[in-house]
Amino acid sequence: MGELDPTFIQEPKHRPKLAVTEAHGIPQIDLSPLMANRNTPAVQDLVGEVRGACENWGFFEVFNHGIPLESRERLMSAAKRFFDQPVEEKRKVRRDEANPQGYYDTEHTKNVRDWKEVFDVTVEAPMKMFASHDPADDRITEYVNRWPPHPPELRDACEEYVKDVQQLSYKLLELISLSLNLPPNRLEPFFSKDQTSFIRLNHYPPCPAPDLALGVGRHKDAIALTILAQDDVGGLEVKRKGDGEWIFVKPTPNTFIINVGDIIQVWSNDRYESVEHRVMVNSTKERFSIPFFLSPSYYTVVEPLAELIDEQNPARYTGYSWGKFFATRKRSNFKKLDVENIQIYHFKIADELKVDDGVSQVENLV
Ligand SMILES: O=C(O)CCC(=O)C(=O)O
Ligand SMILES: [Fe+2]
Repeated sequence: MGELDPTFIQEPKHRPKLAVTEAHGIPQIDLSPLMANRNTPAVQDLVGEVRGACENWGFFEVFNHGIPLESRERLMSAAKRFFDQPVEEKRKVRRDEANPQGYYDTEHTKNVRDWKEVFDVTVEAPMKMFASHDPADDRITEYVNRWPPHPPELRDACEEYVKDVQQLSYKLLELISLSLNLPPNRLEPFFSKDQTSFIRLNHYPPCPAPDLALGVGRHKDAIALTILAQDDVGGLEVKRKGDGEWIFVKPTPNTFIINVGDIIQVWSNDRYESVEHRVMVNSTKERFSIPFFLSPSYYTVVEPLAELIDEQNPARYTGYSWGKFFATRKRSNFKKLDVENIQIYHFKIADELKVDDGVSQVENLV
């Protein structure tokens, strides 16, 4: 990506400390009890671990997750072959406002450019979405995946991986439902038809000034749940609840990083929180990561689940349309808007607004 032009430079208070804090990282959770009968004490312990991780961190790492290592490695190497091409080739599958799937290298988070390039692929193909952010406009559009001619295996590798990661997402939804004392299949129907989930291939090239720029600026994921595969380079940092310290997520081979997104925060009525994270870059090594962003249908109205609210715990959010939220965020990827981007705290019920001052809000969808 060459020189560091000023659009990449973070304000001093948001610059990374290159000496990283690794102590007591995010919880590591063994999913092997899920392979057996669901009613065993081991599964109950697992549900307890997931509850603790969601409450205390909003992030955790899973192993014995059931996804074949080959599936992930095949996609990582196809991604590398794709990004290795000259930029003119990659721009032939560039995303645009009408169909934001494909290649993109000018994403901004909070108006500062990210030191990365991405390639987005939807799970449903084509994927249905509202055509506009305007609440009065109910036209639907279809997003179509853009497949480059090179590398030829990219499409197959993406499609295979998506199948695997979707299965894992359903297991995680089950655990999260149980951890909120809900029936195991309570959340699945939001995703069983017309889900808007997608995977993103992220490439972070070596950066001449890793002390000034970030691969992705601080943000929270707007979707329900993220399942992230990262390579062995490292760079992801999570903002620790309580003291706000940035904690480095040390890469562990063949594990996935899971984080709660804004939608689970709202469904859980703030029992679980979508936590800020960011990505550091480095001057010598390129880095690859592949998040899967689990997202419901465009017609889902996101609101606190009825079972989790009562007189002592009134709903903290009014419902919002996921499709309109998504369309509004996508629009800001292409136009610099003067107004602040849409955020879940905009749907907070009145007296909560005093608590959340919106300081840690973001620009991008995820
Ligand atoms: O690359 C990573 O480790 C995380 C990327 C991320 O947070 C995102 O794409 O939303
Ligand atoms: Fe993220």
